[in-house]
Amino acid sequence: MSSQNTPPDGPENEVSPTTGTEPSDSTAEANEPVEGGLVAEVAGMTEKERAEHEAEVAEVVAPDREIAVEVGDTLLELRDLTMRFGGLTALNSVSFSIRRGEILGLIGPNGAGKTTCFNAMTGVYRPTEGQVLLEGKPLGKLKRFEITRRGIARTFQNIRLFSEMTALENVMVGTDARHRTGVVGALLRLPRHRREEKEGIERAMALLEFVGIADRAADKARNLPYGYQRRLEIARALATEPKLLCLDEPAAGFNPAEKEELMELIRRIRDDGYTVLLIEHDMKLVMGVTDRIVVLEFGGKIAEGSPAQVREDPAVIAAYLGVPDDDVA
Ligand SMILES: Nc1ncnc2c1ncn2[C@@H]1O[C@H](COP(=O)(O)OP(=O)(O)OP(=O)(O)O)[C@@H](O)[C@H]1O
Repeated sequence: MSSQNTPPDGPENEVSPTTGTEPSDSTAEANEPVEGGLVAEVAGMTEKERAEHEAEVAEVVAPDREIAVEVGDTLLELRDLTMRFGGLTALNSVSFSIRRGEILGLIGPNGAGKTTCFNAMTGVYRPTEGQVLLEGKPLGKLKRFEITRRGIARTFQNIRLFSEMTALENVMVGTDARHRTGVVGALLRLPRHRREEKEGIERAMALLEFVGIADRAADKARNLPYGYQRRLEIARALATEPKLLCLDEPAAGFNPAEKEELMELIRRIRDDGYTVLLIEHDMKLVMGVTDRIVVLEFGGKIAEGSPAQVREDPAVIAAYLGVPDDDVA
């Protein structure tokens, strides 16, 4: 195997998958009260106050993201992307586009090449052939943290969190990716660093509230229930202010009620102005939440279209023939 084809980083919880940075020492003790300007006592609010509060949270969650393309224009393009591992062709000249403001589903039977697509887009693998373009510019040989800075964030099939850090700190790792103060500025605690730090805490708290887990902000990630950990991963990815959010099987291990809540969250993320690429095995969820779907089989694209078109496509039906309903992506 060449160095280009190395698998994702080894031990989890060591290097931030979103920023590529080393985890810093945990400074806040678990269960210590956390201060965040936006996290108010929602319970005692009137309906009007609550609506205002939610609008304020949404504004912090989705700041001005300097996206060069208009809603509906191509945000990301995969052009003839091929990925080979030795003799195995995991992706074979795959091309498709993601439009700004849409939720695009990427589905296909096990081993079809979905995660390889994510890995090739986010710099984990370097494509053997072909290109990935973000806002028309090739990602080329950019490293993972550089791709994060350019605006692609992702979550992983197997949750990757800094388990000894609090939920808030995990999200702040994501916000750190956007900071402009250098190490010297941080060490000297220059005003800009202090301002960024304060903004980082406020934004991280708003994100935790947005994904519905602000009540556990001070808990260590490892002590959070599974569903909370999945939501925390999403909050951390959003903290990098991505133009494109890639979710790799976010509903894995969820019960039907949790899947419903996740669908609602994904819609809210899109409504906040993000673009979402979703790999998911649960067909009901994929059909219910996506605007368009791309279908892979054996590393090649076999269909693309609206959920209704894809559901009726003979090639897709053939690819899934005999696969139980719950296990079809
Ligand atoms: N690092 C690697 N080295 C060798 N082969 C790999 C590597 N990564 C993926 N593959 C192979 O590439 C093919 C596509 O795998 P990939 O994980 O992208 O499929 P997938 O559609 O995401 O599947 P699943 O739904 O099971 O997660 C598989 O045959 C897999 O074994």
